Parts: sequence; structure tokens; C-alpha cells
Amino acid sequence: MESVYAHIDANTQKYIDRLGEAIAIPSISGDASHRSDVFRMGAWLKTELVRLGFSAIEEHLPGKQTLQGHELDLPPVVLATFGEDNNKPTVLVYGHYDVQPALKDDGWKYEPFQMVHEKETGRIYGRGSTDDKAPILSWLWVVEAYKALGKELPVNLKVCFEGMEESGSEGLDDIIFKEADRYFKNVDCVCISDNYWLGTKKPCLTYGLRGVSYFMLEIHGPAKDLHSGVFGGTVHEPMTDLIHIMSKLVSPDGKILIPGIYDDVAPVTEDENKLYQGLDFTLTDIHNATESETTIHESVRDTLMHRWRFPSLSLHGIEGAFYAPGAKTVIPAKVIGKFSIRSVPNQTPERIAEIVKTHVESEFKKLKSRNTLKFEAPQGGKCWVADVNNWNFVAARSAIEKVFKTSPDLTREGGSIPVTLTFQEALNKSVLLLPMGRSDDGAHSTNEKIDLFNYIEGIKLLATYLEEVAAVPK
Ligand SMILES: C[C@H](N)C(=O)N[C@@H](Cc1c[nH]cn1)C(=O)O
Ligand SMILES: [Zn+2]
Ligand SMILES: [Zn+2]
Repeated sequence: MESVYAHIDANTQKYIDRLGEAIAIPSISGDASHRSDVFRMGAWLKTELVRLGFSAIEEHLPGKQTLQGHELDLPPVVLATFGEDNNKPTVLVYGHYDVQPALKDDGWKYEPFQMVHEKETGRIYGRGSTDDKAPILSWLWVVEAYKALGKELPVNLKVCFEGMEESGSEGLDDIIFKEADRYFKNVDCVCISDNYWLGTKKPCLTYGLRGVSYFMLEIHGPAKDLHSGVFGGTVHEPMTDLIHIMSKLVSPDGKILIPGIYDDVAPVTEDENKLYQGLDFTLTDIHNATESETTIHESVRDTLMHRWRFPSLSLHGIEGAFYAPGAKTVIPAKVIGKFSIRSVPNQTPERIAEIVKTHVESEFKKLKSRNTLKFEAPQGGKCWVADVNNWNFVAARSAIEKVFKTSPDLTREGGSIPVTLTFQEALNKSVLLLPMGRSDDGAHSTNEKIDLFNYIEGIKLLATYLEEVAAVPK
């Protein structure tokens, strides 16, 4: 692998520049006004796939969605293949080219969609840098390196890049089930690089994800915003109703207050308890990542359990609420409260949506308000836990040992990648998560970054993983 590693090192600046090009496309899937940018990012990837000589490039359009009052086309799922040699294993890699929203005013030190490489810290800042643009590009740079060196790729590579992951992967499951016996027919294993190391120093291999169910509570009353001096105390205020209901969802110490929510949670087993010993993680890691000491739990074990294997409920925001500076005395006519639940084995999105709806409606009824409540559950992605005793994990472990000269921690992830379980169920093949970024990368947050070290060593890791997949006994 020395020639591959040397090539990757020698092309570092090129990889940084191209990541900068990708970051400059604000492919925010959750914002209707940026839908054309999501399409532009998909087209940018397609151009790269063509340039690199991928074959069977297909763009699957998942259909339409209504978002923020607009009917929009869903961005393409981009499929492409490199190599079709029946004597080689076929690896399917998945990633997403959409990103979370970001505004400089949220507290970014640089413009979020203009990449900045801080040479003194080695950090590359920009929305999507770690989630998930550097990882998806890295698969392409592996192919490019092999081509430049005149080396054969040890496997057939299939890519599946989507543009809606940050918004519930709408339409993707149908495409995967439809293509299971055609495009994905010969796939032997799946690798996803779209999560993060547990800390900042030790690489990880990830075998579990929580699911995510997203909810919106719309309360509307008066036909228009009102003067609080004229109407305060005389009308039911939508915001007062909403705040009351939202306060009945979760306690400040993280307990979910929805009756029945913990009923299906799998009990902690003795074997599972042992997995929490010896992980390279301290509470300081989480304090550094959050730049605060606001953790709820006293021990590492409890903290990780509440990230990995217990459900959590987070309140995200209130659309329609007055939030600008100043002291405007308005009664908002319509507000939409947003929250999500991260789910775990053996919870299902269907059951969660059912009990959340019952709880919210019963709390609203108690208010005897004359306002109107509309409950929506627009996204429901399932959790995933994998068997780590198979050759896909063996190959990835060995690749990590070769590149980083250390054994990885086996981790679960508190976040969600809804398609993971879909691949496992539709293709009946092992799926693993091979993270590139660090816990303090700030995915979804302000000042998202990836360290240059993680980007460059990550490209080497992906190349080595493909070599190990070809080499391990199956
Ligand atoms: C872990 C992955 N990189 C990620 O960020 N996933 C999102 C997926 C999502 C967002 N909305 C709905 N699903 C996440 O875990 O929030
Ligand atoms: Zn992601
Ligand atoms: Zn994300």
C-alpha cells in the first residue's frame, strides 16, 4: 500500500481544494429555497464519477415532496459502478451529499459555505466538511489514486449517494428495495462512512445507530398576529398552549414524559455491560465536544448508554415565534413546535408515533383551549444494531490497525442513518459504519470541521479497507 499512501499524501492540496468546491454548494435538503443547490451538488458528483471512469451511472428520482408550501422534486439518488469482475467481491458504499442548514449569524467564525483550512490547527471548516462531504469524496479519491498509479482496484465498487439524508431519506427505501435484485444484485457487503469517532484520538468501528422520529405540533388560533396589550388575557394564545404541551414531553434531566415510551426498550444484558469497559472515552471528551460542562450523567457508562441504547427526546424549535432582537409585543397567530425522539431496540417508529400522538392530544385537551392543534410525524427512521462477527468487520478492523497502528473501539452512534437497516434487510448483507471524523467535529452545529489528518488518513483507511475486504477469508 506504500505507493497508494504516498500518492494520497502527495495529492493533499488537491483533496482540500475539491472539498472546498463541494462545501461551496449549500446543498441544504431541509430548506426549499436551496433545493436547486442540492441538485447542483448531485450533478457535481456525477461529473466526478464520469471523469473517474465509473460505469452504469444512474440517477434515480424518488418523486416529489411538499416542503414549506412548495411542491419540490426530490434530489436524485446517484448510483455508479467501478469494476465488474466476477472474481472480485463487490462493496457498496453509501453517503449523502445534502447538509444541515447553517448561517454565519448562528455563531460561525467563518462563512459556513466557504471552506477555510486553518493551517495552524490543521482544521478544515465548512458546513458538510465532516457530514458527509469529505467521506463521500474520499471514496472517489481512492479510485482516482488507483487509476493514477495504474493499479487495479481489489474489489468492484458500487456507490449510492443520496441528497435527502438530513431530511428523512424520503423515497430512498423504495429505490433500494426495487433495485435489490438488479443494481445491488452482486453486492457482498456495505460500508457507510457517515459518523464520528467516540473521542478525538482513537479510530472506531460502529455497529449500532439510534432511529429518529420527527414531530411537528402546529397550533393556530387567531387569523393574524395580535397586539398583546389589546388582546392579551382575552384570547387563547397559541404559543402558551404550545409551550405547555412541549413542557410535558421531557424533563430537564432527560427523562421522556410520554407514557409507554420506555415499554419496548430492550433490557441491558450482562454481556452488553462489558462492552462499556475499556473504551477510550472520558467525560472530558464530551465536555470538549460541547465546549461546556453541562453533562447530565456522572459516569462514562451512563453517559454512553443514554447516547447509544436509551431513547432521548430533544426540543428543536418553534416556527412562528418571535425571535428577533427587540421587545415586540406580539401574540403569534400560529406556531409550530418541533421535536424528535431518538429510538432504540426494540422500539418502532410506528408505535412511537402512535403514543406521542395520544399523549400530545390528551395534554392539549386538558387545556380546554379554543385553538386548533395539528399533529404531524413527517419522518420515522429505524434504529440498527449489527453482528460484528463477520468478515466485513474483520476487514475494517484490520484496515484500521494497518493505517492507525491501533485497534479500534467498537462503538454505537447516538445519531441516525435511516438507510442502514434498509440495506441490511433489502440485501441481506453485512453493513458496517467506518467513521472518518472526530467527536468534536461539530456536525449539525456551528463551526463544523474535519481535521486534515482525519481526511487524509481517512482516504488511506478506505483504500486499505477495500484491500482487506478482498483479502479476508469469507
Ligand atoms: C449520523 C448522520 N451523519 C446524521 O447526521 N444523521 C441525521 C439524520 C437525520 C436528520 N433528520 C432526520 N434524520 C441525524 O442523526 O440527525
Ligand atoms: Zn450524515
Ligand atoms: Zn447529519
